[in-house]
Amino acid sequence: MVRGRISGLSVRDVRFPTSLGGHGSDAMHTDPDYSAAYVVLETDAGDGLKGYGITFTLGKGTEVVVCAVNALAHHVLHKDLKDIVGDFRAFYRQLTSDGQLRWIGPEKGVVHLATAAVLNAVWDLWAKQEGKPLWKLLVDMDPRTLLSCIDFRYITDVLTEEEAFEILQKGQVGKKEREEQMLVQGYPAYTTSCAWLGYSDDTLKQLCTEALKDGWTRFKVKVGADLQDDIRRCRLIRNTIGPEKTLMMDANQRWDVPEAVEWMSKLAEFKPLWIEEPTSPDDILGHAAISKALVPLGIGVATGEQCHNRVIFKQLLQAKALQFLQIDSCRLGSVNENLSVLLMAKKFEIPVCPHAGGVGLCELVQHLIIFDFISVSASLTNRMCEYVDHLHEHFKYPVVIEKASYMPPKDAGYSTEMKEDSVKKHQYPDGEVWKKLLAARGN
Ligand SMILES: C[C@H](O)[C@@H](O)CC(=O)C(=O)O
Ligand SMILES: [Mg+2]
Repeated sequence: MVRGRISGLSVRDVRFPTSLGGHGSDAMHTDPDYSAAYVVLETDAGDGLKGYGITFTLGKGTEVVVCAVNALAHHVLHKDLKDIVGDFRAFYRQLTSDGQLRWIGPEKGVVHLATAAVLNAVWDLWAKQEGKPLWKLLVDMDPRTLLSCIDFRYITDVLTEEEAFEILQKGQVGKKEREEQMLVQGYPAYTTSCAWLGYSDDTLKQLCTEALKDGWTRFKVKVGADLQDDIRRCRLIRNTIGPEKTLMMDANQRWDVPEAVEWMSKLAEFKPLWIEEPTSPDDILGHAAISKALVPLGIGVATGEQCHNRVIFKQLLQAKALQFLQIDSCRLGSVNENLSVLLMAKKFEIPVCPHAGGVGLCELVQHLIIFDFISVSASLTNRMCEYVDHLHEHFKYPVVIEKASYMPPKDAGYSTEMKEDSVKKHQYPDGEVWKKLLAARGN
C-alpha cells in the first residue's frame, strides 16, 4: 500500500576516481571519473523507508546535474506518493514540462538526467513500500496500471496505448514460466571490463583470460581512436577468446559516417557482432547508412546509451538505423520512459541489449531487462545485458552475477541505495578520497 508525503529531497555529488586506472575509458572519454547525482527522498510515513535515485555522470558534469535536481525538487516535495504514482503519466509530464526548465531540454541533456535521478528515487520508494524488487513490481502490475506510467506523447504514430496493451496482454502467456527461468538461470550478460581503451595489451590479455575462466563468453572492446591500435588489440582479444566467443566493438561516437564504414571494414576480420555508437548519437540517418553499409560484413549497429529520449529511439527504429537497442536506466526519463522504448522495440522486433557501463547502471538496468523478458519480449535470442565489474562494493544491494548471468535481485526496491560510508568518502569535493586527491594535485 503506497503511503506518505514526500518530506525531504537531498542530492549529492558522488565521484569515483576511476580515471586513475583507465577504467571506463573509451575513444571519446579518455579520463572518466564514474560519478552520480545521488538523490534521497524521505517521507512522513513513519516507516523508515527512503527512496534512492541516481543518474550516471562523469566528473564535473555531476555539479550541473545536481543543480538541475534542485531546480526540479519543488515538483516532488510535499506531494503524496499515492498521488504521484496514482497518475504517474501526469507526474512524468509535469516534471518534463516545467515551463522554465523545459527550454533547456526538452526531455534531453542535463535536465532529463536530473529527471531520471528523481524518478528513479520515486520508483525505488514505491517498490520498497510494496516490499518487492522493482522488476517484480513491474511484472506483477496489471497492464493498464503499467501503461498509465507512460507518456505516449510523440510516439503514437508508431505505438498507441492500445497496441501497447495488446503487447502486454500477449506477454501474460508463459509469464510464470519465464519468471521461474529467470530465477534459476538469470539474464545473460556480456563483459566490457576486460577491454577499456586505456588498458595495456598485457592487461587486456590477462583480464580476458580470467574472464574466460569465470565463464564469460561475450566480450566488448573499445575502438575508434587509432586504427592500428584497434587491429592489434582486436587480434589479441580474438586470439585469446577464440573464434567461437562473441565480440562486440564500441567507438563511443568517434567517427563520421563514411569513416565508420571504412574503419569497420578493416575490423571485420575479427567478426564483431556489432559496432556500438559509430557516430553522433543524434545522427539517425547516419546510423541508418552505416547499418546498411555493414550488412554485407555481417556487422550490426548498436546504440542508445546517449539517446536523448523515446522520440530518438522511435526514429532509429523507423529508419532501420539499429540492429541492437541499448536502453539506459539513467539517460531516459527513468522506468516510465524506458517502458515505452521496450514496448516499441518489441513492436519492431529489435533485440534490447541494455547499456550498463557506469556506476550503478548494472544495479538498475537489470530490473528493466528482467521485466522485459518476463512480460514483453519473451525472448533471449540475440539479447544480453552489459556488465562492468566496477564499484559494486559501494551499493547496499549489489548485482549478483552467476555463470555470466544477472541473477534477479531479491531485495525490495530498485537496487539504487549506496552505502552511506561510500557516499561520505566519495562526495565531491569534501569526501576524504577527494580531499586527499585534490591535495596531492595541489588544489
Ligand atoms: C565512459 C563510459 O565508460 C563509456 O565508455 C561506457 C560505454 O560506452 C559502454 O559501457 O558501452
Ligand atoms: Mg558504449
